[in-house]
Amino acid sequence: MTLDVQLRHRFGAFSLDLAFTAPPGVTALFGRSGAGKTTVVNAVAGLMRPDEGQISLNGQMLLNTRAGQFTPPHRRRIGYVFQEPRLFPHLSVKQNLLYGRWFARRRSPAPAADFGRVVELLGIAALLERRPMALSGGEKSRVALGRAILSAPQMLLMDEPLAALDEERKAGILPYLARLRDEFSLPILYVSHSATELAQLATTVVLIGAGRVIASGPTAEVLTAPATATGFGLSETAALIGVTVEAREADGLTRLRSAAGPLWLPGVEAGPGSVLQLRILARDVMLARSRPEGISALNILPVTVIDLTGAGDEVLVRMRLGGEVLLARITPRSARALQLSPGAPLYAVVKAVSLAP
Ligand SMILES: Nc1ncnc2c1ncn2[C@@H]1O[C@H](COP(=O)(O)OP(=O)(O)OP(=O)(O)O)[C@@H](O)[C@H]1O
Repeated sequence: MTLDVQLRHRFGAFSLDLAFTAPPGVTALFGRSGAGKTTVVNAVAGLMRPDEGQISLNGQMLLNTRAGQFTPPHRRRIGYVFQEPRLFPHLSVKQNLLYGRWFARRRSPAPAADFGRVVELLGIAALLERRPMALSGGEKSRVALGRAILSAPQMLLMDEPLAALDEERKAGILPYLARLRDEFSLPILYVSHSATELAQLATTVVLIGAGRVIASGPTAEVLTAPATATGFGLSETAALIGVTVEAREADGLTRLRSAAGPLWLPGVEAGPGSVLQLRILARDVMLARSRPEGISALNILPVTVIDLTGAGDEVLVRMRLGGEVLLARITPRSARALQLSPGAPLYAVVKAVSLAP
């Protein structure tokens, strides 16, 4: 199940000219305001006709301007989740969900996802008899997700589905989205401004700037590509590093094995042998030419400089950590003082780490 998009369109001075493929899993469209994300989403949904383009979903053409073909939105079998969950206020949660399924029966012979399974995955069993008015923002979002999945879509479009929620509620919903991603083999096109969401959810990232694709590919690669990491509004520039859980130690810290050596982290619930991804913000990494001693930081890893890129009054240092890439943001003065250049061996002092589920 794959979405292929190729588009050209002009709105006055703004021109869009891009192509990308969204495999199963979450493909995040990421970019500054005005970059063209919503235009792409609208073209995929069939809400606008681009000047030129081809869009196919699982090999089935939805748009081919050369052949004069345009499948109208209601025949595209796409489920939507918007910023504001648009639930029917006069229907109960259950009726809202069943509406999705009724809609599915009308438009496709394919069986919809199992009602009970979706309710369980989204943790909304206790809400079924309530009206939307009596739900919290996060609960509404979960119901809207359920309704979209139950409409038996061939893909999901999510345009900043969590933007209306506070950080705590967002964090509460991300695991449900991840479960949907893993349970249903659907491409999910996900527009987001948040690097945190992207790191937690996206399997593929398409970075858009001024109507063009700046970078695209697996999330960990795009997040650490120079074009992405420097000066692109990614204040949350971070690397994703794969680790394996080794053991819980007597003081409660868990020892993790990375390609460059051990790391210790509190609050890890996964058992020995589990493979996890760590998200390490560039601003949480300090650099040293020799292994620092007598400091409180536990996590110090040997790395090698790949390259340095100037980003305003900061320098972004990309470093090889085993087979992966670690990032650090430092001042130009520190870069000079450390005499950094490609190939230089260094120690990265990691001040904080979070788990990317
Ligand atoms: N109907 C329209 N007519 C003219 N210009 C438009 C139209 N729709 C979008 N544009 C312009 O196209 C560009 C891309 O807009 P788009 O909404 O796709 O960006 P975006 O990346 O989704 O931005 P945001 O993150 O702010 O939602 C902008 O410069 C916008 O002003």
